[in-house]
Amino acid sequence: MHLKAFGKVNLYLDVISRRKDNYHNILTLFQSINEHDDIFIEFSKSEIFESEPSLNISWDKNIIKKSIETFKKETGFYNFNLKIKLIKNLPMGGGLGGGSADSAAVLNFLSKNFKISEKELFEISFKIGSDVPFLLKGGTAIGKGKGEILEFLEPLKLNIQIYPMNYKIDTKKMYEKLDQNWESIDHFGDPYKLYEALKNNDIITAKQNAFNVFEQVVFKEYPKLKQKKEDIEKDEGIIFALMTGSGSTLYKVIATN
Ligand SMILES: C[C@@](CO)(OP(=O)(O)O)[C@H](O)COP(=O)(O)OP(=O)(O)OC[C@H]1O[C@@H](n2ccc(N)nc2=O)[C@H](O)[C@@H]1O
Ligand SMILES: Nc1ncnc2c1ncn2[C@@H]1O[C@H](COP(=O)(O)OP(=O)(O)O)[C@@H](O)[C@H]1O
Repeated sequence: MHLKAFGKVNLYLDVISRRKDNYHNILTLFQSINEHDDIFIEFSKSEIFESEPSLNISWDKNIIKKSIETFKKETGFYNFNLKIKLIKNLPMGGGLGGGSADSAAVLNFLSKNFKISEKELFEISFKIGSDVPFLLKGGTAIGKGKGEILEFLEPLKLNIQIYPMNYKIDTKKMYEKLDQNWESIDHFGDPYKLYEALKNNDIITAKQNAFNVFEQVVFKEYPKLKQKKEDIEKDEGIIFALMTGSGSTLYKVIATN
């Protein structure tokens, strides 16, 4: 079975507050993108995993393995093994939810095979990662909480071009940097206004509301990213350019008509 694990960008991303569980409450506008990993998966006598290219992480550290083990533990369906071949196209640590997309694709495969309800699968997903609940379904959604409170909207049809920047950025570290600089962090824009503006091709309002709070800490550490974003913003027919997630991938939204 060939699964496509679609990535995501954050058209809007703000961090609202730090939680007692050391996660953060976010406000985001998630948007699926066409770029995806390819996963070839089948049940087999023993557990086999290979990836192209190599991920340089051990199998037990792979989010796919974590997803399989969590699925087994939460559902009680232990008695199976999977043979998986991952073709990794989404840049790792790139802010495109690449690992989370792989997790969501495998969870969807397992839930169909073991007839697990959508609700139960959702509960499993956010034990694995904050982006996984959205990526189970994909499309366009407002995300709150850790990313598990989702308000799915009519999917936006956007022309998005991504610019992988090949800096692998640690998400946890960037959240910590936000905490350390909290007093000086600006928050602006509105994901609901941004959604309406993109739906109505209102370019001015879209530009005013596109926002990613992580740019204020990531661009300090990686000034080349700031420079590249400013270069992209000069492109013809652009609505806006932004970094996605905790970085490092940049993207632009291009006007379609
Ligand atoms: C920043 C965002 C924006 O969509 O995406 P990416 O840049 O990773 O794609 C997400 O919040 C990342 O979600 P995800 O990549 O699944 O992070 P997780 O594995 O759940 O958590 C990694 C670490 O990030 C921090 N974390 C994550 C999510 C969140 N709402 N608050 C946090 O503080 C925690 O320190 C956690 O240990
Ligand atoms: N299947 C996987 N694909 C990508 N990264 C993975 C995977 N399994 C574990 N990881 C680890 O998770 C980290 C974050 O992965 P990824 O989801 O690609 O980042 P981001 O959330 O920034 O898009 C990677 O740097 C890697 O160390």
